[in-house]
Amino acid sequence: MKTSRWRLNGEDLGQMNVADVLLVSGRFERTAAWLRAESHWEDRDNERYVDNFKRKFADQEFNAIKRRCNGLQSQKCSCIVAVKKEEKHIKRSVIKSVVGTLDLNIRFFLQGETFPGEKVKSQLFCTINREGSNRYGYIANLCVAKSARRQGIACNMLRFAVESARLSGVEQVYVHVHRNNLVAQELYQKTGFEVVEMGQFESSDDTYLLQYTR
Ligand SMILES: CC(=O)SCCNC(=O)CCNC(=O)[C@H](O)C(C)(C)COP(=O)(O)OP(=O)(O)OC[C@H]1O[C@@H](n2cnc3c(N)ncnc32)[C@H](O)[C@@H]1OP(=O)(O)O
Repeated sequence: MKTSRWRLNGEDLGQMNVADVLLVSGRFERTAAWLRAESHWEDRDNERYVDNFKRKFADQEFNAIKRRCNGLQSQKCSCIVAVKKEEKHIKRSVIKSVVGTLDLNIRFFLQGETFPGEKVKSQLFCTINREGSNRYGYIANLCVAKSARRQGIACNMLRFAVESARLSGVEQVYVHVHRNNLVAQELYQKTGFEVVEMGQFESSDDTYLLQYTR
């Protein structure tokens, strides 16, 4: 495996033992949305009209990314994209260059909440405490192109997301993972996330909440 330097929007993030990729945010959202659609419909390629479904999913996801990243008052969202580095003499289309994507959200806990999605006594007017210490990072929509898996791309994107959250002054980073997604659970545990056992969650019984603990 080659080592290469990782960059975010031109900023050098250092040497990483991973395939040649760059990290960018604020670019390639359309391709990121398409990659998410491919991942959502993966292993269902034989279904009828699957291309139409993928196209519709990608359009909706693209609009959703734009909305999220345009910044709601209570959260900041970055769509992080891993892109294969350009090599001399090799021309790749954008769609083939984008190999991974995830969203990093910086959110505020609702009043009374200690974990994202924790069941709290509902108040008529639920307020958000906007103190800096009341924020957390939340990872979502992680996927890597099939052709680029098992090269450490997801692992490095996650480390990068945690580092970015810390640079924004946020120490706690969470993710929800489906109970049946053993590959994702293995990945998150390897990267330093552990299942949060405490509290009662609003989220369905189908998911685990994991927190970064290193
Ligand atoms: C919050 C969420 O978004 S959860 C949803 C996660 N996303 C998905 O399930 C979408 C479909 N799957 C994918 O896109 C990819 O398979 C991912 C994102 C889960 C993993 O991406 P990759 O870039 O292949 O992972 P990466 O190479 O960094 O793997 C790191 C470690 O995770 C584990 N892992 C990754 N893939 C596998 C696998 N197929 N089987 C077993 N363990 C695996 C291994 O421990 C691996 O380390 P190793 O290669 O040294 O053994």
